[in-house]
Amino acid sequence: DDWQERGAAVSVRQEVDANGKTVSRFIKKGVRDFSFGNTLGEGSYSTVVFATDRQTLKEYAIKILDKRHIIKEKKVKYVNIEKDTLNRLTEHPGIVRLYYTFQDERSLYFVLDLCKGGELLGVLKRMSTFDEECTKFYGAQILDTIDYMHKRGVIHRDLKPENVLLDHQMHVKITDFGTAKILKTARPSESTSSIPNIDSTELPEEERASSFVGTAEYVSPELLTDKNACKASDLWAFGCIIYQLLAGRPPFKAGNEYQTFQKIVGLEYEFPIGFPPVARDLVERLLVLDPARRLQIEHIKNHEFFDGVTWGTDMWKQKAPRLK
Ligand SMILES: Nc1ncnc2c1ncn2[C@@H]1O[C@H](COP(=O)(O)OP(=O)(O)OP(=O)(O)O)[C@@H](O)[C@H]1O
Ligand SMILES: O=C(O)[C@@H]1CCC(=O)N(CCc2ccc(Cl)cc2)[C@H]1c1ccccc1Cl
Repeated sequence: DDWQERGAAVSVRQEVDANGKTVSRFIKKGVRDFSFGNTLGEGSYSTVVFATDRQTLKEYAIKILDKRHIIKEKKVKYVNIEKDTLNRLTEHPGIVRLYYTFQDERSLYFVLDLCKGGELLGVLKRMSTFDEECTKFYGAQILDTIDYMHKRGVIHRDLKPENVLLDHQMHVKITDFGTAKILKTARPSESTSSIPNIDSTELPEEERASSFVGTAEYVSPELLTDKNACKASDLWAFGCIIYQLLAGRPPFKAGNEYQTFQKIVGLEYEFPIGFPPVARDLVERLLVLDPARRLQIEHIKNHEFFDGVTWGTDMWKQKAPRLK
Protein backbone atom coordinates (compact mmCIF):
# COMPACT_ATOMS: atom_id res chain seq x y z
CA ASP A 1 0.00 0.00 0.00
CA ASP A 2 1.05 3.64 -0.12
CA TRP A 3 2.91 3.42 3.22
CA GLN A 4 5.39 1.00 1.63
CA GLU A 5 5.89 3.30 -1.33
CA ARG A 6 6.44 6.36 0.88
CA GLY A 7 9.20 4.35 2.62
CA ALA A 8 7.06 3.80 5.70
CA ALA A 9 6.30 0.51 7.37
CA VAL A 10 3.81 -0.06 10.12
CA SER A 11 5.16 -1.61 13.28
CA VAL A 12 3.27 -2.19 16.48
CA ARG A 13 4.51 -1.42 19.97
CA GLN A 14 2.67 -2.40 23.16
CA GLU A 15 2.49 0.48 25.63
CA VAL A 16 0.78 1.00 28.97
CA ASP A 17 -1.46 4.07 28.94
CA ALA A 18 -2.25 6.48 31.82
CA ASN A 19 -4.62 4.15 33.60
CA GLY A 20 -2.39 1.09 33.25
CA LYS A 21 -4.11 -0.45 30.22
CA THR A 22 -1.84 -2.08 27.62
CA VAL A 23 -2.52 -0.49 24.25
CA SER A 24 -1.06 -1.19 20.82
CA ARG A 25 0.58 1.83 19.32
CA PHE A 26 0.93 1.68 15.57
CA ILE A 27 4.21 3.32 14.64
CA LYS A 28 4.84 3.84 11.02
CA LYS A 29 8.46 4.72 10.44
CA GLY A 30 9.94 5.67 7.12
CA VAL A 31 12.97 7.27 5.58
CA ARG A 32 11.65 10.76 6.36
CA ASP A 33 11.44 9.95 10.10
CA PHE A 34 15.23 9.87 10.31
CA SER A 35 18.03 12.28 9.64
CA PHE A 36 20.96 10.35 8.19
CA GLY A 37 24.58 11.05 9.13
CA ASN A 38 27.95 9.50 8.37
CA THR A 39 28.43 6.09 6.81
CA LEU A 40 29.57 3.68 9.54
CA GLY A 41 30.68 0.96 7.16
CA GLU A 42 30.09 -0.93 3.94
CA GLY A 43 29.23 -4.58 3.42
CA SER A 44 29.14 -6.61 0.21
CA TYR A 45 25.41 -5.90 -0.16
CA SER A 46 24.82 -3.12 2.31
CA THR A 47 25.77 0.27 3.66
CA VAL A 48 25.36 1.07 7.35
CA VAL A 49 24.61 4.72 8.12
CA PHE A 50 24.36 6.65 11.38
CA ALA A 51 20.82 8.04 11.82
CA THR A 52 18.78 9.95 14.37
CA ASP A 53 15.02 9.58 14.84
CA ARG A 54 13.65 13.09 14.21
CA GLN A 55 10.93 12.79 16.88
CA THR A 56 12.75 10.97 19.69
CA LEU A 57 16.33 12.04 18.78
CA LYS A 58 17.36 8.43 19.49
CA GLU A 59 20.44 7.32 17.57
CA TYR A 60 20.46 4.21 15.37
CA ALA A 61 22.55 2.39 12.79
CA ILE A 62 20.46 1.94 9.63
CA LYS A 63 21.55 -0.85 7.30
CA ILE A 64 20.55 0.03 3.74
CA LEU A 65 20.37 -2.65 1.07
CA ASP A 66 20.08 -1.89 -2.63
CA LYS A 67 17.27 -4.05 -4.03
CA ARG A 68 18.76 -4.36 -7.53
CA HIS A 69 22.12 -5.48 -6.14
CA ILE A 70 20.48 -8.02 -3.77
CA ILE A 71 18.43 -9.49 -6.60
CA LYS A 72 21.40 -9.55 -9.01
CA GLU A 73 23.57 -11.32 -6.40
CA LYS A 74 20.71 -13.71 -5.52
CA LYS A 75 20.78 -12.69 -1.83
CA VAL A 76 17.04 -12.19 -1.29
CA LYS A 77 17.00 -15.35 0.88
CA TYR A 78 19.67 -13.86 3.21
CA VAL A 79 17.68 -10.65 3.62
CA ASN A 80 14.65 -12.62 4.78
CA ILE A 81 16.75 -14.83 7.08
CA GLU A 82 18.36 -11.78 8.70
CA LYS A 83 14.96 -10.16 9.26
CA ASP A 84 13.28 -13.33 10.53
CA THR A 85 16.21 -14.18 12.84
CA LEU A 86 16.48 -10.69 14.31
CA ASN A 87 12.71 -10.59 14.82
CA ARG A 88 13.02 -13.83 16.81
CA LEU A 89 15.98 -12.70 18.94
CA THR A 90 14.62 -9.56 20.59
CA GLU A 91 15.04 -9.89 24.35
CA HIS A 92 18.78 -10.21 24.85
CA PRO A 93 21.34 -7.46 25.47
CA GLY A 94 23.97 -9.34 23.45
CA ILE A 95 22.06 -9.24 20.17
CA VAL A 96 21.94 -6.19 17.89
CA ARG A 97 18.25 -5.21 18.16
CA LEU A 98 16.17 -4.67 14.99
CA TYR A 99 13.65 -1.86 15.70
CA TYR A 100 12.00 -1.24 12.34
CA THR A 101 12.25 -2.27 8.72
CA PHE A 102 10.89 -0.26 5.84
CA GLN A 103 11.59 0.18 2.14
CA ASP A 104 11.32 2.61 -0.72
CA GLU A 105 11.48 1.87 -4.43
CA ARG A 106 15.27 1.46 -4.40
CA SER A 107 16.27 0.14 -0.99
CA LEU A 108 15.43 -1.91 2.07
CA TYR A 109 16.14 -0.34 5.49
CA PHE A 110 16.93 -2.14 8.77
CA VAL A 111 16.92 0.17 11.81
CA LEU A 112 19.39 -1.38 14.28
CA ASP A 113 21.08 -0.68 17.62
CA LEU A 114 23.98 1.73 17.12
CA CYS A 115 27.23 0.06 18.19
CA LYS A 116 29.60 2.96 18.81
CA GLY A 117 32.42 0.68 19.96
CA GLY A 118 32.83 -0.84 16.49
CA GLU A 119 33.98 -4.43 15.98
CA LEU A 120 35.69 -6.57 18.62
CA LEU A 121 38.26 -7.37 15.91
CA GLY A 122 39.20 -3.70 15.66
CA VAL A 123 39.67 -3.40 19.43
CA LEU A 124 41.74 -6.61 19.49
CA LYS A 125 43.98 -5.34 16.67
CA ARG A 126 44.65 -2.13 18.58
CA MET A 127 45.48 -4.08 21.76
CA SER A 128 47.27 -6.90 19.88
CA THR A 129 46.14 -9.31 22.65
CA PHE A 130 43.62 -9.21 25.53
CA ASP A 131 44.58 -10.14 29.09
CA GLU A 132 42.65 -12.91 30.88
CA GLU A 133 40.25 -10.52 32.63
CA CYS A 134 39.16 -8.90 29.35
CA THR A 135 38.95 -12.28 27.60
CA LYS A 136 36.79 -13.59 30.45
CA PHE A 137 34.47 -10.56 30.32
CA TYR A 138 33.97 -10.61 26.53
CA GLY A 139 33.98 -14.43 26.36
CA ALA A 140 31.24 -14.61 29.00
CA GLN A 141 29.02 -12.09 27.19
CA ILE A 142 29.48 -13.90 23.86
CA LEU A 143 28.71 -17.29 25.47
CA ASP A 144 25.62 -15.96 27.25
CA THR A 145 24.38 -14.65 23.90
CA ILE A 146 25.10 -17.94 22.06
CA ASP A 147 23.15 -19.73 24.81
CA TYR A 148 20.16 -17.42 24.21
CA MET A 149 20.33 -17.93 20.41
CA HIS A 150 20.55 -21.72 20.69
CA LYS A 151 17.65 -21.87 23.14
CA ARG A 152 15.59 -20.10 20.48
CA GLY A 153 16.69 -22.55 17.82
CA VAL A 154 19.09 -20.22 16.00
CA ILE A 155 22.60 -21.25 14.94
CA HIS A 156 24.68 -18.20 13.97
CA ARG A 157 27.15 -20.16 11.74
CA ASP A 158 29.52 -17.23 11.18
CA LEU A 159 30.68 -16.15 14.65
CA LYS A 160 33.96 -14.23 14.51
CA PRO A 161 35.42 -11.06 16.08
CA GLU A 162 34.20 -8.98 13.10
CA ASN A 163 30.61 -9.97 13.91
CA VAL A 164 30.91 -9.14 17.61
CA LEU A 165 30.16 -5.41 17.78
CA LEU A 166 30.49 -3.22 20.88
CA ASP A 167 28.01 -0.61 22.12
CA HIS A 168 28.79 2.71 23.82
CA GLN A 169 29.43 0.87 27.11
CA MET A 170 31.79 -1.56 25.31
CA HIS A 171 29.28 -4.37 25.84
CA VAL A 172 28.87 -7.15 23.24
CA LYS A 173 26.28 -6.92 20.45
CA ILE A 174 26.38 -9.87 18.05
CA THR A 175 25.34 -9.09 14.49
CA ASP A 176 25.22 -10.49 10.94
CA PHE A 177 22.43 -13.06 11.08
CA GLY A 178 21.88 -13.26 7.31
CA THR A 179 23.67 -16.62 7.25
CA ALA A 180 22.11 -17.99 10.44
CA LYS A 181 20.08 -21.19 10.51
CA ILE A 182 16.70 -21.27 12.19
CA LEU A 183 16.09 -24.84 13.38
CA LYS A 184 12.50 -25.94 12.81
CA THR A 185 12.13 -27.74 16.13
CA ALA A 186 12.89 -24.54 17.99
CA ARG A 187 10.98 -25.32 21.17
CA PRO A 188 13.26 -23.78 23.89
CA SER A 189 12.86 -26.76 26.24
CA GLU A 190 13.70 -29.56 23.78
CA SER A 191 17.22 -29.12 22.56
CA THR A 192 19.44 -31.99 21.50
CA SER A 193 22.36 -30.17 23.06
CA SER A 194 21.08 -31.48 26.37
CA ILE A 195 21.33 -35.08 25.13
CA PRO A 196 24.98 -36.01 25.72
CA ASN A 197 27.07 -37.70 23.04
CA ILE A 198 24.59 -37.34 20.22
CA ASP A 199 26.63 -37.38 17.05
CA SER A 200 25.82 -34.48 14.72
CA THR A 201 25.08 -36.94 11.92
CA GLU A 202 22.49 -38.66 14.16
CA LEU A 203 20.68 -35.32 14.60
CA PRO A 204 17.21 -35.28 13.01
CA GLU A 205 17.18 -33.45 9.68
CA GLU A 206 15.95 -30.15 11.06
CA GLU A 207 18.72 -30.05 13.69
CA ARG A 208 21.40 -30.07 10.98
CA ALA A 209 22.01 -27.24 8.60
CA SER A 210 23.81 -27.48 5.30
CA SER A 211 24.98 -25.48 2.26
CA PHE A 212 26.36 -22.28 3.85
CA VAL A 213 30.06 -22.19 4.84
CA GLY A 214 31.26 -19.44 7.22
CA THR A 215 34.62 -17.67 7.34
CA ALA A 216 37.56 -20.03 6.74
CA GLU A 217 39.44 -19.50 10.04
CA TYR A 218 36.34 -20.21 12.15
CA VAL A 219 34.69 -23.02 10.14
CA SER A 220 34.07 -26.19 12.16
CA PRO A 221 35.50 -29.55 11.02
CA GLU A 222 32.01 -31.14 10.76
CA LEU A 223 31.02 -28.49 8.25
CA LEU A 224 34.07 -29.36 6.13
CA THR A 225 33.74 -33.14 6.42
CA ASP A 226 30.00 -33.80 6.29
CA LYS A 227 28.59 -30.40 5.26
CA ASN A 228 26.49 -30.12 8.41
CA ALA A 229 26.56 -27.30 10.94
CA CYS A 230 24.94 -27.83 14.28
CA LYS A 231 24.78 -25.84 17.52
CA ALA A 232 28.21 -27.23 18.48
CA SER A 233 29.62 -25.50 15.36
CA ASP A 234 29.05 -22.14 17.06
CA LEU A 235 30.99 -23.46 20.08
CA TRP A 236 33.93 -24.42 17.85
CA ALA A 237 33.96 -20.79 16.62
CA PHE A 238 33.72 -19.67 20.26
CA GLY A 239 36.85 -21.71 21.03
CA CYS A 240 38.64 -20.03 18.12
CA ILE A 241 37.58 -16.59 19.43
CA ILE A 242 38.82 -17.27 23.00
CA TYR A 243 42.16 -18.48 21.58
CA GLN A 244 42.39 -15.40 19.30
CA LEU A 245 41.68 -12.86 22.07
CA LEU A 246 44.55 -14.25 24.19
CA ALA A 247 46.98 -15.12 21.37
CA GLY A 248 46.26 -12.19 19.05
CA ARG A 249 45.64 -14.48 16.08
CA PRO A 250 43.17 -17.31 15.28
CA PRO A 251 44.34 -20.90 15.92
CA PHE A 252 43.92 -22.04 12.30
CA LYS A 253 45.38 -19.65 9.73
CA ALA A 254 47.36 -20.63 6.66
CA GLY A 255 48.39 -19.11 3.33
CA ASN A 256 45.08 -19.86 1.66
CA GLU A 257 41.61 -21.17 2.55
CA TYR A 258 42.35 -24.73 1.46
CA GLN A 259 45.44 -24.93 3.70
CA THR A 260 43.44 -23.43 6.57
CA PHE A 261 40.77 -26.11 6.08
CA GLN A 262 43.48 -28.81 6.16
CA LYS A 263 44.74 -27.50 9.50
CA ILE A 264 41.21 -27.52 10.91
CA VAL A 265 40.32 -31.09 9.93
CA GLY A 266 43.80 -32.17 11.09
CA LEU A 267 43.45 -30.19 14.32
CA GLU A 268 46.85 -28.65 13.58
CA TYR A 269 47.36 -25.75 15.98
CA GLU A 270 49.66 -24.87 18.87
CA PHE A 271 49.46 -22.57 21.87
CA PRO A 272 51.98 -19.73 22.07
CA ILE A 273 54.37 -19.74 25.02
CA GLY A 274 52.72 -18.12 28.01
CA PHE A 275 49.17 -18.93 26.93
CA PRO A 276 47.35 -19.16 30.29
CA PRO A 277 46.94 -22.85 31.28
CA VAL A 278 43.31 -22.59 32.46
CA ALA A 279 42.32 -20.90 29.19
CA ARG A 280 44.32 -23.55 27.31
CA ASP A 281 42.31 -26.31 29.02
CA LEU A 282 39.06 -24.62 27.97
CA VAL A 283 40.17 -24.14 24.35
CA GLU A 284 41.36 -27.78 24.17
CA ARG A 285 37.89 -28.94 25.24
CA LEU A 286 36.22 -26.74 22.60
CA LEU A 287 38.50 -27.39 19.61
CA VAL A 288 37.47 -31.06 19.48
CA LEU A 289 36.88 -32.59 16.05
CA ASP A 290 33.83 -34.62 17.07
CA PRO A 291 30.98 -32.12 17.75
CA ALA A 292 29.31 -34.60 20.12
CA ARG A 293 32.41 -34.57 22.36
CA ARG A 294 32.83 -30.78 22.30
CA LEU A 295 32.16 -29.01 25.59
CA GLN A 296 28.51 -27.97 25.83
CA ILE A 297 27.36 -24.56 27.01
CA GLU A 298 26.45 -25.55 30.58
CA HIS A 299 29.87 -27.18 31.05
CA ILE A 300 31.66 -24.16 29.54
CA LYS A 301 29.88 -21.90 32.03
CA ASN A 302 31.16 -24.12 34.86
CA HIS A 303 34.72 -24.23 33.54
CA GLU A 304 37.38 -22.79 35.85
CA PHE A 305 38.20 -20.09 33.27
CA PHE A 306 34.81 -18.48 33.98
CA ASP A 307 35.08 -18.80 37.78
CA GLY A 308 33.32 -15.89 39.44
CA VAL A 309 31.12 -15.00 36.46
CA THR A 310 27.49 -14.44 37.50
CA TRP A 311 25.67 -15.74 34.40
CA GLY A 312 22.46 -13.99 33.31
CA THR A 313 21.22 -10.41 33.57
CA ASP A 314 23.59 -9.27 36.34
CA MET A 315 26.72 -9.81 34.25
CA TRP A 316 25.33 -7.36 31.65
CA LYS A 317 25.21 -4.60 34.29
CA GLN A 318 28.92 -4.92 35.00
CA LYS A 319 31.26 -2.21 33.76
CA ALA A 320 33.49 -3.39 30.91
CA PRO A 321 37.09 -3.81 32.11
CA ARG A 322 39.52 -1.15 30.95
CA LEU A 323 41.21 -2.64 27.91
CA LYS A 324 44.85 -2.83 28.93
N1 LIG B 1 24.67 -1.86 14.27
C1 LIG B 1 25.85 -1.34 13.85
N2 LIG B 1 26.41 -0.30 14.48
C2 LIG B 1 27.59 0.20 14.06
N3 LIG B 1 28.30 -0.27 13.00
C3 LIG B 1 27.76 -1.30 12.33
C4 LIG B 1 26.52 -1.89 12.71
N4 LIG B 1 26.25 -2.93 11.86
C5 LIG B 1 27.27 -2.97 10.99
N5 LIG B 1 28.18 -2.01 11.25
C6 LIG B 1 29.44 -1.81 10.52
O1 LIG B 1 29.13 -1.54 9.16
C7 LIG B 1 29.96 -2.34 8.30
C8 LIG B 1 29.07 -3.11 7.34
O2 LIG B 1 28.32 -4.02 8.08
P1 LIG B 1 27.30 -4.99 7.30
O3 LIG B 1 26.72 -5.91 8.33
O4 LIG B 1 26.39 -4.20 6.47
O5 LIG B 1 28.22 -5.76 6.28
P2 LIG B 1 29.26 -6.90 6.71
O6 LIG B 1 28.48 -8.03 7.32
O7 LIG B 1 30.33 -6.28 7.55
O8 LIG B 1 29.88 -7.29 5.34
P3 LIG B 1 29.43 -8.59 4.53
O9 LIG B 1 27.96 -8.37 4.22
O10 LIG B 1 30.32 -8.55 3.35
O11 LIG B 1 29.65 -9.74 5.47
C9 LIG B 1 30.79 -3.26 9.17
O12 LIG B 1 32.12 -2.77 9.16
C10 LIG B 1 30.23 -3.12 10.54
O13 LIG B 1 31.28 -3.01 11.47
O1 LIG C 1 9.04 -9.16 5.07
C1 LIG C 1 8.79 -7.95 5.28
O2 LIG C 1 8.88 -7.39 6.40
C2 LIG C 1 8.46 -7.05 4.08
C3 LIG C 1 7.22 -7.60 3.39
C4 LIG C 1 6.86 -6.69 2.26
C5 LIG C 1 8.03 -6.41 1.38
O3 LIG C 1 7.84 -6.03 0.26
N1 LIG C 1 9.34 -6.58 1.81
C6 LIG C 1 10.44 -6.39 0.88
C7 LIG C 1 10.61 -7.69 0.08
C8 LIG C 1 11.89 -7.60 -0.70
C9 LIG C 1 12.99 -8.34 -0.29
C10 LIG C 1 14.18 -8.26 -0.99
C11 LIG C 1 14.24 -7.41 -2.09
CL1 LIG C 1 15.75 -7.29 -3.00
C12 LIG C 1 13.14 -6.65 -2.51
C13 LIG C 1 11.96 -6.75 -1.80
C14 LIG C 1 9.67 -7.07 3.15
C15 LIG C 1 10.75 -6.16 3.73
C16 LIG C 1 10.52 -4.80 3.93
C17 LIG C 1 11.53 -3.97 4.47
C18 LIG C 1 12.75 -4.51 4.78
C19 LIG C 1 12.99 -5.86 4.59
C20 LIG C 1 12.00 -6.68 4.04
CL2 LIG C 1 12.30 -8.35 3.80
